[in-house]
Amino acid sequence: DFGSVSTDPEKHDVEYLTPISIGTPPQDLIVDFDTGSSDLWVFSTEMAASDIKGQTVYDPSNSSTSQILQGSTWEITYGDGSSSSGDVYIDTVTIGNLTVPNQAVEAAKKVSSEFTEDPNNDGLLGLGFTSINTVQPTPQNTFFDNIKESLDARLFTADLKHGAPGSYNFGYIDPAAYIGNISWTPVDNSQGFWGFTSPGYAVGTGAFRNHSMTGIADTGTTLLLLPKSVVSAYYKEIQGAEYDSDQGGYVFPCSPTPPDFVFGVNNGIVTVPGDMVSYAPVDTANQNCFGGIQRDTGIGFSIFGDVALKTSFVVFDAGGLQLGWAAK
Ligand SMILES: NCc1ccc(-c2ccco2)nc1
Repeated sequence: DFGSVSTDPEKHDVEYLTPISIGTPPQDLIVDFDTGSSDLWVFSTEMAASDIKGQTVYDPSNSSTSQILQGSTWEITYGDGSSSSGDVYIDTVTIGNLTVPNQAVEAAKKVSSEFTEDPNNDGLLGLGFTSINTVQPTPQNTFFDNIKESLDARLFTADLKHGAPGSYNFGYIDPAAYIGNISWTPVDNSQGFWGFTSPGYAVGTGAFRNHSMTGIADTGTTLLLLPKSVVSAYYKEIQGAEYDSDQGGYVFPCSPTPPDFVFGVNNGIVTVPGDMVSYAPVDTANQNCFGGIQRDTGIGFSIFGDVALKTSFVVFDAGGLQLGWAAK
């Protein structure tokens, strides 16, 4: 078995939103697939109306196949400080043509303002490892964990694009989706993430610098967050770039286009084109841009978020416990 679903970027590629169906008859919601977490939670009819501003909500009482998971609750806080919590139903969930009949669907009772103020995002679908699922007293499987035995290959791929629809495929590697070879690197899932270590980096056409960067492949984080020393080495090459504490990161003149950023994956490399490093203008005159590469200070590891992932075709291989990166 295998499947595919389209994923669309919000403005500035801040997040990628993907359609799923829950319940009988199917309720269609659009959620953020997040390889950096492992809860499938959705806006629901159990929330206060004041916390809902445009989102589509899951109504378990309108699904003939929903069953409350008695006594179970969940609560999650993300790296950006956003959070949500609620209770749990078992119901049928379909992604593309793939269906899990007994998927734990975490219905929100509360969400933080960041989610309320994000009208197009109806929830998150975690694609991390089940070990960090927050349901108590018994952690619940992710959609991928529930479906993976029935897939032709125990993997999914992320093909995120800059300002254009991309796709998540389950159970197969589409040879038409990438060019050249896939660079494979082992995954450390001991913290529940798709963790790996990059051997180093280069700035523009400069020499490759050996510098281990241990981090996670995280579709649910917008930017590429790296060690302070690597980030300052990069921005040193951009005329007028500076760390702006008001903006909370490096800002630089939107033109000329900044240099490419290259990072290693095993004995291969991934190139973030300079025009993808300019994340978004910080002023209406569009003179200065907020950088897509920023410090990972305080996190404890680097985060290879959408700015890194959208340059590549990325294979999340649970069977081989490895990540594959290819150009496209
Ligand atoms: N890395 C997980 C994650 C994903 C989305 C969000 C989010 C906040 C507001 C809208 O979306 N926060 C954290």
